[in-house]
Amino acid sequence: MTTPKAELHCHIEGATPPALAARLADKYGIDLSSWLHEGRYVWHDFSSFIACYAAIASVFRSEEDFAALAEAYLDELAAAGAIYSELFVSPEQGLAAGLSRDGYMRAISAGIEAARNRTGIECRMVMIGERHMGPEQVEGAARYAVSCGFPLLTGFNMAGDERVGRVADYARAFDIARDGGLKLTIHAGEVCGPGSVRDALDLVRPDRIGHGVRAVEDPGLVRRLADEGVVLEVCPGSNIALSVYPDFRSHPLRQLFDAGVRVTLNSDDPPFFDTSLAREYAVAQSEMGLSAAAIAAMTRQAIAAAFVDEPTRARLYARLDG
Ligand SMILES: Nc1ncnc2[nH]cnc12
Ligand SMILES: [Zn+2]
Repeated sequence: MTTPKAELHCHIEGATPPALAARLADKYGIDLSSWLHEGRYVWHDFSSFIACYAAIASVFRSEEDFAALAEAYLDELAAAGAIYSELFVSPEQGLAAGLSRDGYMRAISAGIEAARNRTGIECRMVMIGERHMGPEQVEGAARYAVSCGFPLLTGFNMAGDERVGRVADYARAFDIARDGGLKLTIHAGEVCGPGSVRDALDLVRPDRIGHGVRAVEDPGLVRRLADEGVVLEVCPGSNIALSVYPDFRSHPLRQLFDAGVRVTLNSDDPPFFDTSLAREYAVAQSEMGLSAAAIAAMTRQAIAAAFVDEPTRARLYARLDG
């Protein structure tokens, strides 16, 4: 039997297989030659990754395209043993495609339902505001998130370029989301250091942090994360591909786990980083020195931190234990 898995951090457009991007580009007459070459995405640093990501996300043009993407990704996860997934969604991509935000959300919801009906995988959506688009856009995303009424949308997140602006500039967006009943997570401590994680904790008061790994540079902050029970959505393969760390052996996942920080395993944007959730699980054991029991504890942690209601969480635990 495959090891049960759960994922809290995957950007749905970032899960686009290169072959699908090529097929849609061909169908819609989009030139992707700067971003896709011989079946691989082309980028060389964080800024060009963000640009490549945007170019690939732009090949989706219909509700059917978005629905098929979500369904295919969740089918793949379920086949790898995943029982739960949180997908980061960006309704701005719907607008860019000439659809509405609602059309985009309807499409991803339909993909999720189809995958759940076939495989049993449970999934929730977390809405993304892109930091480099500025506070007004991120607040707009939060306002839409709290008013759109899609039942599978349970969280709000800020991704994008962590080097842009100050966390304080975005605190209002998170207040809007929290007041509207959404759970919160925020990308921090990925490209920027411990100060970014501290700002996120102090100014956003999130339920979880996306990445957060660079907190390891400040032992006092690591203690705080452990003491406060902050959950980190760790994405080792992404960190290595983006040169945050040179290799899996230098990655701080094990150090954070051993320090008592609540860590989970995630793939972020799998084909961009030559990874998959299954690979992250395999490498954590084979190259990062984590035991099968430690990895099982991370899966349990992901269920504990999932943005679901309590009956759903109980059902997920039952599947883990079953
Ligand atoms: N790893 C990442 N960091 C920030 N923003 C992102 N958007 C997609 N992937 C991202
Ligand atoms: Zn991410």
